[in-house]
Amino acid sequence: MSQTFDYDLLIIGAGVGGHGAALHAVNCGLKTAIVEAADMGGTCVNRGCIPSKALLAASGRVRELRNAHHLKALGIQVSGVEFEREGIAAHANNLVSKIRGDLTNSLKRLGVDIIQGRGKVAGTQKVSVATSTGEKTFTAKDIIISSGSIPWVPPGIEVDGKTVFTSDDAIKLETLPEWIAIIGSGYIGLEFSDVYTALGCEVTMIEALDQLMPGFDRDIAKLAERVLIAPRDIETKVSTLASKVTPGSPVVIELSDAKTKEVIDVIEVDACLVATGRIPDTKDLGLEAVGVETDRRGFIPVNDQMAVLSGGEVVPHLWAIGDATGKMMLAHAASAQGVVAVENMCGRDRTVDYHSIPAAAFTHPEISFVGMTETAAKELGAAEGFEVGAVRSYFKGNSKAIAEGESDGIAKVIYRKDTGVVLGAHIMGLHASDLIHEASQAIAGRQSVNNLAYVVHAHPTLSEVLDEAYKRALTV
Ligand SMILES: Cc1cc2nc3c(=O)[nH]c(=O)nc-3n(C[C@H](O)[C@H](O)[C@H](O)COP(=O)(O)OP(=O)(O)OC[C@H]3O[C@@H](n4cnc5c(N)ncnc54)[C@H](O)[C@@H]3O)c2cc1C
Ligand SMILES: NC(=O)c1ccc[n+]([C@@H]2O[C@H](COP(=O)([O-])OP(=O)(O)OC[C@H]3O[C@@H](n4cnc5c(N)ncnc54)[C@H](O)[C@@H]3O)[C@@H](O)[C@H]2O)c1
Repeated sequence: MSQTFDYDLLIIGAGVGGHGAALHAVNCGLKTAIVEAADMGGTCVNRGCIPSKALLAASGRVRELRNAHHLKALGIQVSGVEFEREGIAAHANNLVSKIRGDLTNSLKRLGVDIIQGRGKVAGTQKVSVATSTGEKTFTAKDIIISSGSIPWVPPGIEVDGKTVFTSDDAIKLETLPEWIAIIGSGYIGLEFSDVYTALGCEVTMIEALDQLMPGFDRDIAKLAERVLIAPRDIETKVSTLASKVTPGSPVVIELSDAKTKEVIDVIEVDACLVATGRIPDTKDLGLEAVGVETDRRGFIPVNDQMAVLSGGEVVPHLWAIGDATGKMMLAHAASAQGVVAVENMCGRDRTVDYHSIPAAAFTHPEISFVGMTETAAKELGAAEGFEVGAVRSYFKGNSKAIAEGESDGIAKVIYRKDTGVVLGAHIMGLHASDLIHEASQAIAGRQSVNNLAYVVHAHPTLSEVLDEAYKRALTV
């Protein structure tokens, strides 16, 4: 006799990963429940993508309207552009409420049970939830863990949430400090430096590695430094560790040489944003009940189908997705992983094609990429015996970008010289976060520049930047 369960699928964590998995599960006819300990929507909706993009949108508008030189070139004069910090903060906050409500309603509408409380794996196909009315236990044929991540604060840095804070507090925009130090030049450091400088703050950016934006393709990072850092009120310190940060007024930051660890300077600033990466939120999930150990950094080990592994073996009926797995800490990757987990639990073999998942930093102008950097592609080429080509095209040669008065930018396409297959694409420029999807599609379909160069693009459009790059690859 087949065993009966309370649910076909129970998901721990209602962030974008859990939400994406739930929607797909309902589509597949699974009776689904989702457990959330805090706010529906998780990091992305409440403290991440959504409020940060609202701040970037409003502050970007301020930057544009205050750029008299740029506007004059378009024949426009605007005087006395004012903004209210509270108004911008309210815009972000209202957007969060709206998207959180929409997300919650979408689940309710589809009949997904929402269980408020902290969930824990209590055994095979069993979850216990600490709710406000006591502990409850549910059985489910399959369980997905999507517990997400939290900011990582390096040792020596004390956070008080007021003068020294992580992005969790920065998105509230409670103050606009005259001088703010930002520790880390990754996504968060870069996006918040865009917000703060647009709103008149002076920024000191501290990066432990020997170059800014170490995760980005070198050409893009160099251009980003020229366009997003150098002309703005940003002082940068690379190869520098923020080894000790003490909150207060002023905030005192001890800076050390990243290699020798010797103290090299002490600075006093009005505030400090700690943007030094994120760690998985995987404590107290009851993983030991099913013999699962997280890796050294706390990530849950999974295979390509998103099944949880114990000692390299699949743990039946247990899946993990999103930031908790550390595969690719992006919202759309989390929800794509959720879809893949559901497909596999329904008996259809599917894996995530990380190579074709794009990423973007929503600075002004934006940066986006998909696939490999030129360096990584060349390493692979050397190992596998193929040559790598790299072509660049420029926004300053694109009619639409010039018409917009936004011609700072570059598109770079990396491909195999033998087959023409696209390996990576990197764009910095107006609407780069939208433009990248054409390259993602090309990578997903393993397409060649030899064919892509003949696909007709509308004129005049920003998309012609990629078209131009593909065409250049033909002649190289
Ligand atoms: C400032 C900032 C900006 C960002 N901007 C972008 C962006 O523009 N684009 C992008 O793609 N990504 C962005 N990200 C990253 C994105 O937010 C994450 O990749 C995404 O939220 C991961 O989704 P998730 O479902 O894995 O986890 P989360 O969104 O972290 O959700 C996990 C949920 O699980 C809940 N939970 C944890 N443990 C339990 C438990 N035991 N029981 C019940 N519930 C539990 C948590 O309360 C949380 O709600 C940004 C992140 C930050 C911090
Ligand atoms: N637009 C987006 O998609 C977006 C936006 C924001 C955040 N995110 C996600 O959130 C995650 C976290 O972002 P993040 O910017 O915090 O991390 P990150 O990993 O992108 O960058 C952290 C940077 O901090 C530096 N660093 C670490 N410790 C330091 C120290 N003590 N002193 C000086 N520098 C130090 C690191 O070298 C690194 O360059 C990202 O991995 C990303 O997945 C995405």
